[in-house]
Order: sequence, then C-alpha cells, then structure tokens
Amino acid sequence: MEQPPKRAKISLTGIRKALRLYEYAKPYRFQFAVGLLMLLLSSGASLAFPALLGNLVDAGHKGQLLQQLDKIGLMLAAVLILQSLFSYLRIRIFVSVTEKTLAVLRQATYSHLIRLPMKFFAERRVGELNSRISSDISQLQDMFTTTLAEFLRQVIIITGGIALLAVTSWKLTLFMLAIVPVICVLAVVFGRFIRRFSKEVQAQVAESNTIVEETLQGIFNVKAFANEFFEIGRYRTKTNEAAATGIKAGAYQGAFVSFLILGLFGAMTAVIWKGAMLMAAGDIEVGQLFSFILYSGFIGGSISGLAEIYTRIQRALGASENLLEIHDEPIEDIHPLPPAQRIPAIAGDIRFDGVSFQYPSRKDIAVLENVGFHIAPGWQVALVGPSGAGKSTVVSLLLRFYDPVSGRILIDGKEANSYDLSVLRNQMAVVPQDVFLFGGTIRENIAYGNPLAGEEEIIHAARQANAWEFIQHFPEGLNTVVGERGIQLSGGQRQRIAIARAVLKDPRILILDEATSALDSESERLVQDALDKLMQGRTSVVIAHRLSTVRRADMILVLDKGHVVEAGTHEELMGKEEGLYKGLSELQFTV
Ligand SMILES: Nc1ncnc2c1ncn2[C@@H]1O[C@H](COP(=O)(O)OP(=O)(O)OP(=O)(O)O)[C@@H](O)[C@H]1O
Repeated sequence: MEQPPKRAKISLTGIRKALRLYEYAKPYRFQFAVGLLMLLLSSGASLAFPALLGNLVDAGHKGQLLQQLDKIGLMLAAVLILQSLFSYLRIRIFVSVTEKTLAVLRQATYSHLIRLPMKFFAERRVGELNSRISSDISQLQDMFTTTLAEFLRQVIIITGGIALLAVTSWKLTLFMLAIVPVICVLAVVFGRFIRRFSKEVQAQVAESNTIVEETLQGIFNVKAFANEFFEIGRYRTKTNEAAATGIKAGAYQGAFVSFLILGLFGAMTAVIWKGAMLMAAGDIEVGQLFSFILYSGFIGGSISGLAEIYTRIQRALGASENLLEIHDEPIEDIHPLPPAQRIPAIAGDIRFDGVSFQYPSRKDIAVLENVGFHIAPGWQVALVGPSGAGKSTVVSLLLRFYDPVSGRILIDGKEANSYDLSVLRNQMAVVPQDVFLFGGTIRENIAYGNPLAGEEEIIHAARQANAWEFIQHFPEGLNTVVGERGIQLSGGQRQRIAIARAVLKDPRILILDEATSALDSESERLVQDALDKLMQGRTSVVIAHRLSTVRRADMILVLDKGHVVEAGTHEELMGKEEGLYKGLSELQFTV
C-alpha cells in the first residue's frame, strides 16, 4: 500500500536543510526572480480590483457622467488584462524553472541511488524506495510550481487587503477582523477533522479491498482449505466497519455544511449590517462598502487557503528530508571506464584469507567464519553446501558488494579493496540463477555485457552461448523485444542470453549461480555446453546445486554454517567416509 506522504515539522533547521535542494534551482535563479516579480504584480493587480469596482459602483450611484464611468471601466479592463498577463507569465516561468530543476534533481537522485552500495538496497524494499522517490519529487514539484506562489500571493492579499480596508474604514475593518478570520480558522479546523474521517473510511475500504485481492490471487488456497465462508465473514466485518465510519462522517459533514451556512453567511450578513449602519451615519460610501465586502471575501479565502498551504509546506519539507537522506548516503567508489581500461587487468587468482563476515543488518549472526581457500587462475571451483551455508555470501564478497568484517580477500596477491572497484568488477561476470532480462530487445540484453560491442561481437557471443539458433528463428532476430510486451523466453533461453552477456563481457573471473530448477535435457545440454565454452581459460566459481555438474571441478569447496568444512576434487571428497560432500551427493542421487 502507498504510504501517506511524510510531513515534517516546519522549523528553521528543517527549512535550512531543505534549502540545500535549492542548489539544483540555482542556475535558474534569475528566471525564478522574474517569476516572483510577475507574482507580485499579479497579486497587486488583484488587490486593485475590488477598489476599482467600488469606485465604479460609487460613480454609478452618484449619477456621474458616463465619461467617468467609462474611465473606471477602462481602468478595470486594463487591470484585468494586466493581471491575466502577469499570471500567465508567472505560471509559465515557474513551471519552466520547476521542470528544469526537477529534471536535474531527478538525475542527481537516480545517479546517486544507483551508485549506493548493496548494503543500502539490502536494508530497504525496492518498490517502496521507488514510490517514495517519485512521490517525494512530485511533492517538491507542487511546492515549486504552486505552493510557494500561493503562499506569497495569499500573504500579499491578506496584508495588502487589510491595509487598504483600514484606510477605507478602520471601524469596519476591526469589526470584520473580529469575525471573518475566526470563522475561517474554525472552518479549516472543522474541515480537517472531517477529512480525518474520510481518510479512515478510505483506509478501511482499502483493507477490505486487500481481502478481495489476496483471496482472488490465492483462490487456489482459499478453495483448497475450504475457507470461502471464513473469507466472506472477514470481508463482511471490514465492509460493515467502513460503512459505520462513513455514516458517522456523514453526520459531521452535514454539521459542517450547516456551520458554513451559518458561519460564513452569518459573518457576511454581520459585516454588511455594520457597514450599512456606518453608511447610514455617513461614514462610508456605498461603493466603499461594496469593495469592503469584496476585500473581506478575498481575505477570508486567503486565510482558509493558508491552512492548506501549511500542510503542503510540511509535506514538501518531509519530501526534502527523505531525498536528502538518500543524497547523504555514501556511494560506492565507481566511475565510467574508458575502453582502454576494459582490457584484462588481472589473471584471476583468488585467495580468501581468514575471512569472517556478518551482514550489516544482522550483526549478531556470523555468516562466514574464518573462511580460507585459494583458487589458481583458470580453475573451475564449485561451491557446495546446504541452504544458508554462505555460498552466495562468498560470491557477494568476491564482487565486493560487501567488505569482510575481518580477514582479507586477495586477487592476484593484492588486497581486493586496493583495486579500483570499477576495474575489478569489470573483470568479473555473473550468470545468475534467476536471469533478469530488461524489457528491451535481445540485442540490448546481450549488449548489457559490453554496451560498446558491435553487431558482429553480439552475434559471436550469441553463437558461443548456443543462443544464436533460437534468436535467428524469431522473425525480428536480435531486435525481438523480450519481457512484458514482447516474447516470453523459456528458462533455458534466458540462461543462454545471460551467458552471451557474459561472453561479451569477456571476464577473467566468472561467477555462475546454477539454476535450481531443472531444465529439460536438451536445454540443459545446450546451457551446459555454452557454460563449458564460457568457462574455458577463465577462473570460474560455480554455486552448484546439482552435484552432478561439479564432478569435473578443479576444486570443490564444501561450506557448512559459514565454514569451509571440506575442499578437494570430487574423487578426494568421495573418499572421505562420513564427509558432508559424500553425504550430500549420496542423498541427491538416491532421491
Ligand atoms: N542481505 C542479507 N542480510 C542479512 N542476512 C543475510 C542476507 N543475505 C543472506 N543472509 C543470511 O546469511 C546466511 C547465508 O546466506 P547465503 O545466501 O550466503 O547462503 P547460501 O549458501 O547461498 O544459501 P542458498 O543455497 O539457499 O542460496 C543465511 O543465514 C542468510 O539468512
């Protein structure tokens, strides 16, 4: 479910922090200043409007010459035209500044986000992060395009309006100020109270919808457990609750409308009544009363509007805090590699030396303890062991997604963290268990291994990966779109695309996470054959789930509960009576 937007208290430090985001708007500050000027002018023009209308009424009332009436009429027309022109320019300028600023902010946020270390992503849910960022940025968009302008406009209207009123009649102004703002504030508070109810109804309806969604998605389980009536009951309770809250909210809503009629119309009547008294006493003119009422309406509207703006500013501050939190996270030391730096920089010798590790999110659980092994360049090494033994963690450390808590990882005899991270990762390729294909074409998916590769190289890689044959069979060949709106590839085909990607990358160290789900034997043969070709002449580390594929490995590392418990070739390990490997392999072949 979407989270409600975060609201931050409006405080000086909060505002000062949020102003850091202003950096992104800095290049457009002159444009912004012009926008502000337009705002001032359009607000000023709107203040002139009631005064002129009042003059018009006065002139008419006093039976003044048509000439005089025409003059005021023309001035009004000019004010109207200017106001609409200023507003048009103000909106255009603000929107243009906002769009440019937000584009830069979006780019900066994304480019920071994608360079954050794995640790950051392991601790957060990606979907949440995604919706968080997009909603935070749209809050800021609101802030820059409308909220700020509205806020300034309303402040100008309230202060300017009151000043103008006081000049006309301070007696009536005091009377009006004693009533109108109070009613407006009450209306806002009451309105918020009611909104809380409607939010509650929405939440309850959403909960009942979740029941529908979950049970329909999991209809197999509902039916298999014969829980239809249990679910009907659950749904009935939730919908009845929502209805009860809705009915209660309705009662308050009715009261709110009555209050508005009584309060606002009452206030208006009171001001006009007082104004009429003053007029009778000869204190003010009819036109002045007319413009007085218009100004009071403007002021009342602006006071109510400020409450909404206050909430929007809180949200914008909350959104800035969220974004700044991401911007403040330290990023990985990575950078784009020029083609010259893509050439092999290592031979592929890997040594783990007393490596211990815990995940930063769960520091109490030792995932690897004193793990040591040596892999010579060109070796094929299999990592085996029960689920949760730490196989994937070894690979994550090798990729330097995390650093060991103690011990050292050496690549070609040099500490892994003494290498440039981008250069090191560029020497490695991963063929994962669940191959992730992007929604683009097959060509784009293969070229992910080396975005600079040309057509020839891509085809060569596809051939090496035994993928060319099936790709050729698609009418659009390499340009076939995969994923959601394109062709769905089979598990074996996806794996071969991933292998082609790795071929194209031409790494010194290859990491394979063997698929757990079995492919059919033909597909399995093609994948295995492609992998064999890929592994030639490189150091490869295979997380092996099916022991039948590790027989030919130069070394098998058996992990259990974070320790390397056995190491050796298949024959050596099979020779160990009571050994874990022997046990596992016997278990697998008998099932
Ligand atoms: N990001 C993480 N944060 C915290 N703990 C984790 C994280 N990833 C894995 N672990 C824990 O580390 C231990 C080792 O996990 P790992 O994934 O390395 O095992 P594995 O041998 O690859 O298992 P499998 O064969 O099931 O994939 C497990 O207990 C797991 O719960």
